[in-house]
Amino acid sequence: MFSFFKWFSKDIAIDLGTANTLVYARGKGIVLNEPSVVAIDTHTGKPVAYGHEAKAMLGMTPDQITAVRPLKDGVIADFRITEHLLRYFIRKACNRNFLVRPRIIIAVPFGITEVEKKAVKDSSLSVGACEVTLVLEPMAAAIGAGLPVSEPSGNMIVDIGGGTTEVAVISLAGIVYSRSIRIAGDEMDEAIIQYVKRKYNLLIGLKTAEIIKKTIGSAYPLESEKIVEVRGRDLAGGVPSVMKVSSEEIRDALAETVFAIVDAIRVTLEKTPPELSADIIDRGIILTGGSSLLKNLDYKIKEETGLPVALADDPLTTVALGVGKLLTDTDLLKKIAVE
Ligand SMILES: Nc1ncnc2c1ncn2[C@@H]1O[C@H](COP(=O)(O)OP(=O)(O)OP(=O)(O)O)[C@@H](O)[C@H]1O
Repeated sequence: MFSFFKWFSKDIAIDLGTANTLVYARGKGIVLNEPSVVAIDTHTGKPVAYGHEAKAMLGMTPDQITAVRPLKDGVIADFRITEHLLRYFIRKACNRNFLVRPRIIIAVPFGITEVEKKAVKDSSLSVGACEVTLVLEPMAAAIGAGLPVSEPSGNMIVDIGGGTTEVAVISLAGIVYSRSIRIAGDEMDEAIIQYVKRKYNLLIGLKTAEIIKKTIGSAYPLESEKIVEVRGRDLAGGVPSVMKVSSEEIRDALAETVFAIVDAIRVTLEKTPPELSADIIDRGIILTGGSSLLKNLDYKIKEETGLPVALADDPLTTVALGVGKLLTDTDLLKKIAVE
């Protein structure tokens, strides 16, 4: 029978991340890439801005508006606002055409609960999807990084995002072992805020901390160390103040977080079946996720594990490319879809 909806349907794949959400449209590639942030009017409870526009409001909003990230530590902290966010992304990807009912594949964190799975599915269906399939982020990341996930060989992928670090060993289209810790980029930003507060009595915002991390943050000594000016509020005098902070200091601030990430990798290696370990010795570890871009983190992991370590081509888009590939590989999608 001729299906009206099928005829109009426009398949999309979504990487629903703690920090960023990306949408991949079939035949087009990545069409949206925006922060997972919603600005809410606290009087009416209604959203007033999404994505880039809402992120620009973080820490700068008047009392009546609050900018929130509905996903925290890799899980859904606020279902209602997550639904608003999904609606925004799905509608925008479909050019706000209400007749379009896409088939959607969504990458979700490995540690997602049954209730959260249902919430993501229900939200997507309620905003117009005709079918929703969930896949796990580490698997999508491995596919996006071009690893031979269906082969009987061990592949290790480490996805270091905003809220979570997920370490997974994949073989025969299954996750053989995975470890997920709620420590990643957000924790690094928080560590920088605490360090600057403790050492300089200077209060800085999350956005400033993230900029410091991206410009001079590192996990291992840099060839040439750097210094940046940091602006914030002096906690003693209560006035705006400027301080100079070095890359060595920021490395100190990040040391604990980096240690936790390395430790998660080490524990996963210890739990990996020996046959697959042998493959990992040959193939090494693939890093992905935005926080894998922390300077010299690959080098640090290589030194600590003694294994070859490589960064995926574009760590911020690997998961989206992986779910995007699944739009046209239904056989693989069937094997890896989560119930
Ligand atoms: N050059 C960089 N150096 C260090 N960190 C970076 C860099 N670029 C981006 N990041 C960090 O990467 C994180 C976002 O990564 P990504 O978009 O992969 O996360 P996500 O998929 O939204 O999160 P999750 O996987 O936890 O759900 C942020 O914490 C951001 O600050």
